[in-house]
Amino acid sequence: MPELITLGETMAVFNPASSGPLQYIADFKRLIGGAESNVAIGVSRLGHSAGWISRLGDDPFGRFINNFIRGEGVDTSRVIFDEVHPTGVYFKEIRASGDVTVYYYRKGSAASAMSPADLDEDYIKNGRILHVSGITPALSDSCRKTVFKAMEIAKASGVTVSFDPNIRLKLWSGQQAAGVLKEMARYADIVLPGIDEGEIMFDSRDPKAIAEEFLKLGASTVAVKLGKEGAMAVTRDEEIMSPAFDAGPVIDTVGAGDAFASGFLTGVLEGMPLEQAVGLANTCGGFATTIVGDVEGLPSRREIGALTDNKRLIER
Ligand SMILES: Nc1ncnc2c1ncn2[C@@H]1O[C@H](COP(=O)(O)OP(=O)(O)O)[C@@H](O)[C@H]1O
Ligand SMILES: O=C(O)C[C@@H](O)[C@H](O)C(=O)COP(=O)(O)O
Repeated sequence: MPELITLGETMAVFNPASSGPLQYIADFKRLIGGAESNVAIGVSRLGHSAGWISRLGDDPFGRFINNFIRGEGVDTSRVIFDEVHPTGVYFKEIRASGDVTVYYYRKGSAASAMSPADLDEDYIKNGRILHVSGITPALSDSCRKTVFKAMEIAKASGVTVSFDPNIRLKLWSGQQAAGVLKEMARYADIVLPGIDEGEIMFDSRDPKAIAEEFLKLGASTVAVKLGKEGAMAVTRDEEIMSPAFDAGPVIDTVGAGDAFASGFLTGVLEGMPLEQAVGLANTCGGFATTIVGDVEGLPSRREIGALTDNKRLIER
């Protein structure tokens, strides 16, 4: 059984071949993206077993996504192919500045038809960490019930619950999100919010204050992501400000938060001290920003070694 279990929607992503307004872009590269499978792939590349629970359409994109994720060594045995609903897709618009806007076509998708009956309790109970995000409850009522059920199962069996609020304002309002995500946070041992999410949920951009709010809700560890400033990790006994890792020019920031989560959770699986875990998280996050695509920039152990030891990879 995998050490890390994740649950959520993954879509076919259409990345523009060039920057500029989407209306005028004719050529795309087909990739995949989904917050939770991104984390599963990241953890798998760092050497740990990971599984991903979801629904995919019984269609070409569904098969492409399943094969891709399985090809990264992630267990997809609990993925259900839905014969009624299609796989979701989304398009990215990339501005010359590197800013990204996304356009979703995911309403009524297979993943949004997930229901609590889809969950294999033993699969979750036997994991070491369950990682969920605030995207899932925004997809549908049945998805909200499913993610809460998964957290209940994990909590009742002593599995660590990791939670990334991942607020998507294209799916629901900040007010709707804040209420549901505070409820989700009550189940979480580890919370990995971004600073904007902290502001939506607690009306503050102070990372320490945001972390304290999550600790009050019951978390034991909070790492607040601060973009190019790195991250602040807080527990009841420690507070660590960890600088960002400069891996080169920033090209595509989508997926950096998930890369951060995969580094942090790898640190947790390996029992690393907090400072080392958040350092690994920043290295993964920084690396991800230098490569186009949501998962393509998730580093392997070998790449991390080359970056942090300042060793050049021998390419030929
Ligand atoms: N410009 C950057 N330079 C270096 N690292 C970055 C940069 N932007 C993001 N990161 C890394 O990725 C992590 C997540 O990015 P951030 O934008 O804060 O999160 P999210 O995408 O979840 O909102 C950061 O904590 C940092 O480690
Ligand atoms: O919106 C989604 O469902 C997923 C995508 O936005 C993307 O794959 C993603 O989750 C990236 O998240 P980030 O790491 O917080 O940029």
